[in-house]
Amino acid sequence: MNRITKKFQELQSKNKKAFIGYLTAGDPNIEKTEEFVYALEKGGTDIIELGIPFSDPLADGPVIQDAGLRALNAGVTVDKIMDLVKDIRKNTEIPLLFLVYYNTILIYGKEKFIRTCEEIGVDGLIIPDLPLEERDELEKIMDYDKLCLIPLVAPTSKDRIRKIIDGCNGFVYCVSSLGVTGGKSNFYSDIQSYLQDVKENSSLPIAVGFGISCRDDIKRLEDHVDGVIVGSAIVREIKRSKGDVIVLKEYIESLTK
Ligand SMILES: O=P(O)(O)OC[C@@H](O)[C@@H](O)c1c[nH]c2ccccc12
Repeated sequence: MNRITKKFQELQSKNKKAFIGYLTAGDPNIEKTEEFVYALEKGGTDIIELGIPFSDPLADGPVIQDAGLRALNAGVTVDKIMDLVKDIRKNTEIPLLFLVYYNTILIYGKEKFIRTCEEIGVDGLIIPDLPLEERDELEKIMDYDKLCLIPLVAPTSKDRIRKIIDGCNGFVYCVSSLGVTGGKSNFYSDIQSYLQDVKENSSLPIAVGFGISCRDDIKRLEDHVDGVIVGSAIVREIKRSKGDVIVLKEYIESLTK
């Protein structure tokens, strides 16, 4: 069974919610990212989302855009990120996701990208700009026991929710608010009924992300979902503390405990 599915089952049996933490791979460099992964895990993160920096990151807000630029300037490449995952897999079985733009996959080669992810132990992909038509093709070449395709739904998805989720697995990523990542907890006003709607349309666990940056935000949302996703707040904290892993671990604890 896929590590993501297994993790959600494990947490659900203990009546717990998943804490999903995002890191931009290569910010400020690849070696540091490896240390951050372990710090996130020690702090109580259940699933890690690694962002692959891309020059035209249309859904990223300023904090994650800047992190991507720092990583690109430090010379990160997809191959280096694949090597990073190989190293991480020597030390932990924590579920790992890539947040990756479709262009990156096309440039690397679709088949090669998927096979490499499966081989090295990446557990899922979130592809924010994946057109629905292209998705069928990816689904065909992905082995869902190894690699999940995580669908993204937004408050505007409405009648299309079922169609978007259909054929995906792992969990459903529910975008909490409109716009880019890193907003200031100005969640979609009718968020509860929106999340309820997604739940009713899916047999997969659901997780909510975008604009979650403190314990209060998490408390407000966690009763309605199986997991929460925090990105910009973590990336910001890493920059603020100049990459101090002990500070990072404690920061994650303040969100998870
Ligand atoms: O940064 P926030 O507001 O905490 O949201 C999570 C988000 O950063 C992460 O999941 C993410 C980074 N880049 C993305 C692009 C699209 C969707 C999601 C993402």
